[in-house]
Amino acid sequence: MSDTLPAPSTPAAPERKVSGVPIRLEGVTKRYSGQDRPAVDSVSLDIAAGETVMFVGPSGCGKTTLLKMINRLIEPSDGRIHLGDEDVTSQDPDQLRRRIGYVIQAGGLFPHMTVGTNVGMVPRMLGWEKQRVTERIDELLDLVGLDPDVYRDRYPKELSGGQQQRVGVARALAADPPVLLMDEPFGAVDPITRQRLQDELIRIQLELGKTIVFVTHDFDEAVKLGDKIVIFDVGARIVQYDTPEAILAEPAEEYVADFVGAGATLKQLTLTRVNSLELRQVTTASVGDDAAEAVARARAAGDDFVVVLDKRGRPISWPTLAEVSRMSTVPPTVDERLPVVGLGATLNDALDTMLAASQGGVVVLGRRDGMAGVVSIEAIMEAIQRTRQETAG
Ligand SMILES: Nc1ncnc2c1ncn2[C@@H]1O[C@H](COP(=O)(O)OP(=O)(O)OP(=O)(O)O)[C@@H](O)[C@H]1O
Repeated sequence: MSDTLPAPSTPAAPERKVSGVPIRLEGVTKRYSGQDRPAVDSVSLDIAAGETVMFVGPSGCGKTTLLKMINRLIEPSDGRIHLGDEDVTSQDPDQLRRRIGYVIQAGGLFPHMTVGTNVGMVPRMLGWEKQRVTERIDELLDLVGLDPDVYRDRYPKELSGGQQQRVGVARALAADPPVLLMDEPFGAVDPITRQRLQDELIRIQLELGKTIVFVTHDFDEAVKLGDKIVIFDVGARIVQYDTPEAILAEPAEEYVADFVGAGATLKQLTLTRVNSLELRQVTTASVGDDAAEAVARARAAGDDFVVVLDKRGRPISWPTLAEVSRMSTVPPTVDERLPVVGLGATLNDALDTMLAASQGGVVVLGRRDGMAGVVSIEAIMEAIQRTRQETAG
């Protein structure tokens, strides 16, 4: 169909791995019985392989209905849906859903099954060998930042909300589907956990390059996570489909400008990520290292604290040199309030995290939660100044 809204081109996208497939919607419509107007009225949309596309719009505009038609949890009344080269509109929905991961709020885990059983469900249904399922469970828990030995045999109620959500993502990825649908997945967790989960998703997506369609109520979340954003109005009418940068710079209609909000200039900060700043490299020490030696190294480097790494290389605390000097070896104490963000975190996220922890800096996590460096509040303030000058000029 020639009037399908094409996927806008991404400006100078860095080379990324792509394991997803394109999604093409043609005239997709849903009429619920007893309603005068269709909930989704002839939507045509192209989503490029490996991109994250965010659906935003007012409550009741049809976002969830449209999302659920992609994996046919809701049957379209009209229109066609293609995954890659394949028209899947009349494919068996059960078959289809094995190729499309689905993540909902609070993870949607089965409470009577362990974490491992939840994650391994689809591979088992697909008839994978037991050994392969077991290996896949551990690989995925590791991918979403949960130690398999600690979490594999727990039940969902023994996990925090954020951990349940991570398991939900692991489960959706289990059979390596090319497409991931996410319906307000991070809506039920506190702001700091939400930010961590967003960072994790950015990291995972850089590694995997799935095609992700993500419904959210939070425009900042859309700006942060989306390669593209679709702004819908009633009946899932597409008002604008573009990159976050383009939508912020040039809202298509007054309606979009209202939706984006008055703080559009400030929202540009949501577009600036921690990985665009120069991270400070600080002295690290491993649990059990000689404390005096760690202190000497830190002094020589001009640091007044040491970042302590656990046996997997993940930061667990950042004691001052005075604190370390009182010990003989570097202690295994985990500082629950250690402010950490991922490389994909925005400057807003980093500031929020510092404020929540009453600290003047954050530890930045890189691949598999290892340390990438430290960002201070001063570095963020400088970046904010620069952004403001650029936006004003
Ligand atoms: N099962 C159903 N039967 C009848 N009408 C429905 C059904 N599900 C949704 N609707 C209606 O279809 C419209 C779109 O609903 P949908 O849940 O897709 O919107 P949404 O944009 O996802 O909303 P929200 O942001 O509040 O989740 C709404 O008017 C809703 O009342």
